[in-house]
Amino acid sequence: MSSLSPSLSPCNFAMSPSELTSNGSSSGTFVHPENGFKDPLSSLDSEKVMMEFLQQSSVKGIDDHLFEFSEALRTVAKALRRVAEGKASAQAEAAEWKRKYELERTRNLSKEFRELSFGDHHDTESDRTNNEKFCGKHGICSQHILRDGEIDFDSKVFHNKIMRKASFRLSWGCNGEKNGQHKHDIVSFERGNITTAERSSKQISLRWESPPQKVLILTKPNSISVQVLCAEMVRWLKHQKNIDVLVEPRVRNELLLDDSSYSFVQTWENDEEILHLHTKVDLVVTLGGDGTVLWAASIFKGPVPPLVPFSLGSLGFMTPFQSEHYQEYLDAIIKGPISITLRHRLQCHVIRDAAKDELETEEPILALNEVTIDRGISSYLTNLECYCDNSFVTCVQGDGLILSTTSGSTAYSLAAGGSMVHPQVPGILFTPICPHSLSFRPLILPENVTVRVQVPFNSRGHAWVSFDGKDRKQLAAGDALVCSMAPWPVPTACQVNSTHDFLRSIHEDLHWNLRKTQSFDGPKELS
Ligand SMILES: NC(=O)c1ccc[n+]([C@@H]2O[C@H](COP(=O)([O-])OP(=O)(O)OC[C@H]3O[C@@H](n4cnc5c(N)ncnc54)[C@H](O)[C@@H]3O)[C@@H](O)[C@H]2O)c1
Ligand SMILES: Nc1ncnc2c1ncn2[C@@H]1O[C@H](COP(=O)(O)OP(=O)(O)OP(=O)(O)O)[C@@H](O)[C@H]1O
Repeated sequence: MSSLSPSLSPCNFAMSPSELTSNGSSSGTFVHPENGFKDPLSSLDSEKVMMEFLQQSSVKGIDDHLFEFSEALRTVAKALRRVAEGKASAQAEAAEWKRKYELERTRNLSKEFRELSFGDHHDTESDRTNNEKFCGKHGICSQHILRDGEIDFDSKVFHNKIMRKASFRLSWGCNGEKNGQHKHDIVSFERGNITTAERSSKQISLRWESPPQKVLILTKPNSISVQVLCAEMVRWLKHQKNIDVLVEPRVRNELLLDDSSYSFVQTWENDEEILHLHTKVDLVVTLGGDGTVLWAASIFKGPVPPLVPFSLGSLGFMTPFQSEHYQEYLDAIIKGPISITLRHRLQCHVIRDAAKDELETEEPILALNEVTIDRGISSYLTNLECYCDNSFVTCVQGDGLILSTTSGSTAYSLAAGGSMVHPQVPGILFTPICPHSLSFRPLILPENVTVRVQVPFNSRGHAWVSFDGKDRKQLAAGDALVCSMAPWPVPTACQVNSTHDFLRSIHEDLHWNLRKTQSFDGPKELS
């Protein structure tokens, strides 16, 4: 139905033109065709007139919508009669009722809503296509019609009618498939209320589906104690556990130099083989300090097998296993399950002369702790323009900038004033080194961003970039470094769990917040 027929009798009712709409849209204003209505509040005949109107309506077989409308009018008429009988409160009720009716009617006139509210809507193929178009692959759409406030008036107009919050959809801003991997939080979406349910920072547990068969042992060089332990561990793994052992060529030579019976130990001959190590190795064991864990991570340019770091260094933030108990630990790890910390890495590209149209990018470099851009041997302040997802962040003028993972937050970034961050918190730390500005405080950016650091053409000197303290490269004016989170984390085995191991390391290695407790004697509060 689009409008009231001019043949209908003029009726006496109290809707001002602005209170009713004429044609099912929320924009028009209802004006009776003959403009002949009286002030209904002054008339006792209004209900009678309404009845006539309804009779005519039903004779003409108007649709649901008009029926509802006429029902509404009947209720208005009732209210008006009560007004006429001098009940002042009824006047207020009528006004409130009309307001609610107007609101409800405007909402319900949308065809889509009407279908949904009467439960006769079924997802069509085109609905589904539209949903997908809107939400994208990673979108979440409202599953529920919201029944937040059913109104129960004495008229059946509101039967099965519902007040709704506006429906909406959530979708992830993915620039291409690659970024989909950053979707960690599962967002639950019931009745229009957004809550997060599953989180990435839960303790991860690794369970073997078949027993590990090959272990790679990586050792800190130039240490007799490490060499001795390595020889012992190789024998134990082979003869007690029947596990194949792989070591670096240097280590195999050292073993064979001592004892020719170590010929069963395997190694590789060229760099090409290193690229495929992750396909052969089930477990990596490191014997050394944090530097050896960084070394192990640097060997794997892609996926990394689970890593078991034994502590043989002065500090051991990432090495929770004591070497004296290696058999006990390895026994438990080979059996599984293992608690794992997924340590994220930064993936960095150096772009030479970024202003050129054809960009020459070098091989990506992965960093487990951090990438540092500093002034190197130059005595000038660095001048680094920083962008986050193409938005200007700031210009670093000082000794340099550290872009750190949360695993690296206890290393150089901490020394430069950055916060310590639990390794499972997803993020990139943006920490200046000796900034020549009092207001330059460290930042933590979300893990999904891409950070670009550029040496401007008007820079007085060159900058230098290094990755986990190694592989130094010069950045000339116009060169840039682009950094984002790599898709291949380093899964390190926990001694207890991620949080316990992190807290242990900041207590035992850093002596964090160690202070003598105040004695009981001394000044006391008066009670
Ligand atoms: N001023 C500083 O604190 C400073 C300066 C340069 C480099 N570093 C750190 O040294 C790292 C390279 O380590 P390396 O062993 O090859 O060099 P290294 O032998 O010079 O040792 C650096 C020290 O940093 C510690 N360390 C490394 N990673 C750590 C981490 N994630 N948390 C806490 N401590 C950590 C090591 O245990 C070691 O004591 C770099 O990634 C950088 O973070 C720190
Ligand atoms: N297999 C390896 N081959 C070459 N270099 C290595 C190897 N393992 C470790 N390194 C390097 O040796 C250095 C020292 O290693 P690491 O930090 O493990 O020992 P550490 O200095 O005794 O420990 P800590 O740093 O806790 O005092 C680091 O710079 C690291 O990169």
